Amino acid sequence: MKAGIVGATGYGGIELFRLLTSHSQIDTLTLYSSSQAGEYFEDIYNQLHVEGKHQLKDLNPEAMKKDLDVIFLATPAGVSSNLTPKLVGGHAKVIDLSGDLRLKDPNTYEKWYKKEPAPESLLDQTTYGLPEWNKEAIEKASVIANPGCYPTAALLGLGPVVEGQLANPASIVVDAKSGVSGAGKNPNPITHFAHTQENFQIYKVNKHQHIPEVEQQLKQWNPEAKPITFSTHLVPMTRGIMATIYLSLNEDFSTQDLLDRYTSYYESHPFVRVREEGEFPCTKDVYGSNYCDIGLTVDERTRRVTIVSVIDNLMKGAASQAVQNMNLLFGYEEREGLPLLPTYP
Ligand SMILES: NC(=O)C1=CN([C@@H]2O[C@H](COP(=O)(O)OP(=O)(O)OC[C@H]3O[C@@H](n4cnc5c(N)ncnc54)[C@H](OP(=O)(O)O)[C@@H]3O)[C@@H](O)[C@H]2O)C=CC1
Ligand SMILES: CC(=O)N[C@@H](CCC(=O)OP(=O)(O)O)C(=O)O
Repeated sequence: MKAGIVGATGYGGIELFRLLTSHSQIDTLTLYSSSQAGEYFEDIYNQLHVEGKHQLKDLNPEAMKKDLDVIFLATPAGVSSNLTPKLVGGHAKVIDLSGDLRLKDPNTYEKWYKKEPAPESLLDQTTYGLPEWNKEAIEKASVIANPGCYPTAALLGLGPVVEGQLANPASIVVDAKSGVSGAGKNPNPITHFAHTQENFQIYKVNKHQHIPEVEQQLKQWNPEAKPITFSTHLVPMTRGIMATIYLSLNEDFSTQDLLDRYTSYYESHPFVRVREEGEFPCTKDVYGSNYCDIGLTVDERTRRVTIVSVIDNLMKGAASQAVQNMNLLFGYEEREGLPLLPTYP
């Protein structure tokens, strides 16, 4: 199979390169760059040189949609909304890692991303690629919107309790923290080492672009879903997201009752691991892997549940989830090409 990566020189693109070069079904990998075409990927990232070299190509949508089987877009917001319309309607399937195609309502996109939305017809034909909840639609799709990093952690943690209508929809609070690679490869004053190291900061308070993405999926699960409180923090580490979720339950469930529901739902989903009572995951448990690890407990005094969900933002939050989606799109084994063990320590 022939795959292409647009934005290959960015953090998400590099992880895609790492995964796709060892994927048994990929014969040819073409890398595209808007700023470094002509250069060799392995000359920029010497540590990624195995055999042969990949020359970065200029984008040529007409040829790409004809010659490639799958195209990954690992580009900043605002690129895919323009580019994807030129890539669809041919042979290639498209998997977009940016936020451009995730929100079904173009006005919502414009409001939260402050950018021109993608054409509505494209949004209509795009499938939200959260494999644990949308597998059948993904298998039939031609354009996939890969979920955002925070939404992946939050939604996998919320799914069983919201879809099961067990939570008071107005009570949901998501308190999320991310490593700095979530902000991409270009540093800015907020992500600069001197500012981030030994620091802990909240950002985009009540304005984060992932809020409508989470709410859109919650509404799918429960039409009574309400706006959520969703806070994001930058942690002085390279990778990892921890979403700590608080909500009130409608009924008296014990921790074990809820864990049984989570375990039973995720039993057939190899990349979600639910901890036993009293155990909570940390970000190193999933480092470099496609896992989402979940732990939870019910506070019998407050009747609130605390759910902890961790992922690697560049993996399950971006590149490896995109490869999981590719596996489903093309009928490969869901785990093909994905590391089955995290990197530790
Ligand atoms: N980092 C993360 O943890 C996550 C990121 N995402 C999303 O995935 C996408 C990629 O993120 P990430 O890899 O971190 O970002 P980076 O900033 O690290 O890389 C983005 C790449 O996109 C390319 N690019 C920039 N402008 C353009 C353009 N106008 N046209 C085509 N290509 C362009 C650049 O490569 P070149 O100059 O070579 O073209 C750049 O290397 C973003 O939309 C991000 O929000 C989603 C989930 C998690
Ligand atoms: C740490 C950090 O800055 N993370 C980024 C994640 C951006 C991202 O993944 O954006 P889209 O999913 O919308 O493309 C942020 O919070 O904006």
